[in-house]
Amino acid sequence: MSRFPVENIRNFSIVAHVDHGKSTLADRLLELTGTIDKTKNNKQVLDKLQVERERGITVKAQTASLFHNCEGRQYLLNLIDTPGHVDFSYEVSRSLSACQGVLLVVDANEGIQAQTVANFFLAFEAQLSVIPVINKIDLKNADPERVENQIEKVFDIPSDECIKISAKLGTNVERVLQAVIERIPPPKVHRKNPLRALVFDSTFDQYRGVIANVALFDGVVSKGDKIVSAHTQKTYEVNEVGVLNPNEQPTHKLYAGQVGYLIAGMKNVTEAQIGDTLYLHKQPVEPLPGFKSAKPMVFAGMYPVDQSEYNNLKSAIEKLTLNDSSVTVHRDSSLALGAGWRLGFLGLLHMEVFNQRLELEYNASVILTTPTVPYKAVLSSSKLIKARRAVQKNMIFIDQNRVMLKYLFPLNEIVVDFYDSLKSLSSGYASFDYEDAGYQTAELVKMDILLNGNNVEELVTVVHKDKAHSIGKAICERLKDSLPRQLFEIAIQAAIGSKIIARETVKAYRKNVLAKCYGGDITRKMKLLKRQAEGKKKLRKIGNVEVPKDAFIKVLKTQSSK
Ligand SMILES: Nc1nc2c(ncn2[C@@H]2O[C@H](COP(=O)(O)OP(=O)(O)OP(=O)(O)O)[C@@H](O)[C@H]2O)c(=O)[nH]1
Repeated sequence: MSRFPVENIRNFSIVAHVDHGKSTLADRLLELTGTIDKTKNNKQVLDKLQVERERGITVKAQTASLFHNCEGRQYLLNLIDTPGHVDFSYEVSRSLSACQGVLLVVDANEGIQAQTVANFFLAFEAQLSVIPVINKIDLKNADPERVENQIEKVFDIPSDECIKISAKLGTNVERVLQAVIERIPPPKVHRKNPLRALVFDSTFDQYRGVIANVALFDGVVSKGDKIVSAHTQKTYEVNEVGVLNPNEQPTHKLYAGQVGYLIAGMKNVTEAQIGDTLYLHKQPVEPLPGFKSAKPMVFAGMYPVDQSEYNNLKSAIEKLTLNDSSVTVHRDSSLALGAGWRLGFLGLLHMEVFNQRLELEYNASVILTTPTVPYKAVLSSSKLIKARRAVQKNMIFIDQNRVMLKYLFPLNEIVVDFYDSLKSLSSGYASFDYEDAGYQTAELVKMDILLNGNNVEELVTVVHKDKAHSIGKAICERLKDSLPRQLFEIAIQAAIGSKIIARETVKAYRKNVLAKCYGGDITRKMKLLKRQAEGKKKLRKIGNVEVPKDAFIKVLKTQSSK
């Protein structure tokens, strides 16, 4: 690695709106630099997670070091591919801390979209060089000139700086590499200073423990070095350092300006904090600023399907949250579901992806409950709490295009659907943040969901009185669609106290008990049908209705859409 002086290093990230072609461009860059062989099978090579391949989206930023020869000089280009969906923008902002520039990919047909703007501002605020790349020029409806003008108008980047490419066909991709070398500055670092490395991401490997992705701001780290975590003050010995090419390739050393991975015997997942600074033993340094923690928007309870699986699930969640530190975890317990956790996610897609990763990567089977928020209830004889609606607090015009509005909102009105609705209503341009304003009294009711008269505790929700009917109805309808039919009829009811406010019925399977009666005696047929009806009545009393896990998720979505 010493062959690469700082001036021959470029650290950059690819950012874009979802599906504009980041991962495809990354594939071409890997091929062009000989990092991977050129075959027809190279599709989103950096999307390594099974969940990413199944859904065709990037959820986790990935790093790859590319070695590139240009005009007789060997360059080391560190590329970070980032997710596009708004739920994962936290991954993007973290990745940018290890970069000096970004490729801002824009679809030549769709033009600038919400995440294009959001990502541009993340890069702009971090003072990174921005190279606009107009992709998919091979599409029939592509209009690169229109997109060029948009870029000039919205981002104030001269249109002649745009590079027009087709990542799919490989057209002009070599010009992107050229621009990375010419327009992105090398990192500003000092190799002679003592080691200062930023942990900007980390993953957990079952056999090797924590693998930390590091960007070296100062100094050198070698295999065998003793290093200290600024966060925990614990000392470790470096077992392995290397670069991701795109798979791990050990090197003996990493130098300031380089980006790679480091394994140092961290076994406990809490030891590897993202944003932590690592330094050499007995050579303490000023820690790097780290990252602002992500703000979860959707909270849900998570329980093992079987309580004997509690410990396995606990360690799976710990390992996965190391991989995805934006999830918040608190212990929780439920009478019906036993011991579990209350998790906070950045959005619904994030929650589903986390759940799917637990299943795919850790073979865990979990129950996810409807999201809830904490309430303080004053119980009076009427059980009623006074209502309070969103109140506007102030409005500030930031500039000609942006306005900042402040409201006082009941938390349950914003926790699930507000962010998504706001984003879709404003085509993603509006952003939203909130802070706790304390408890307020409100007209809330506790709504129970009954299956054949039995209360399903996991579906108990606290809702506003005026919305109870529509939410109750929607939950019953969703449950009706997702509950498997049984031998007996299932009555699904939403109730407030003893008052039923909505009802649906799942019809029973009907076995044709008359199948063997050819023609013949009507009284015998009546007898058989009567016996069947009695049997079902009995079953209905003793039969337990199992609620499958995806039914919980569907109900959760019902609430969010109301
Ligand atoms: N016609 C055409 N299609 C392209 C081009 N580049 C990418 N695509 C297609 O666009 C789709 C999205 O590409 P990806 O590379 O997965 O996009 P992404 O930006 O990484 O998506 P996320 O990671 O989910 O944000 C895929 O079906 C690609 O095959 C291109 O130059 N031309």
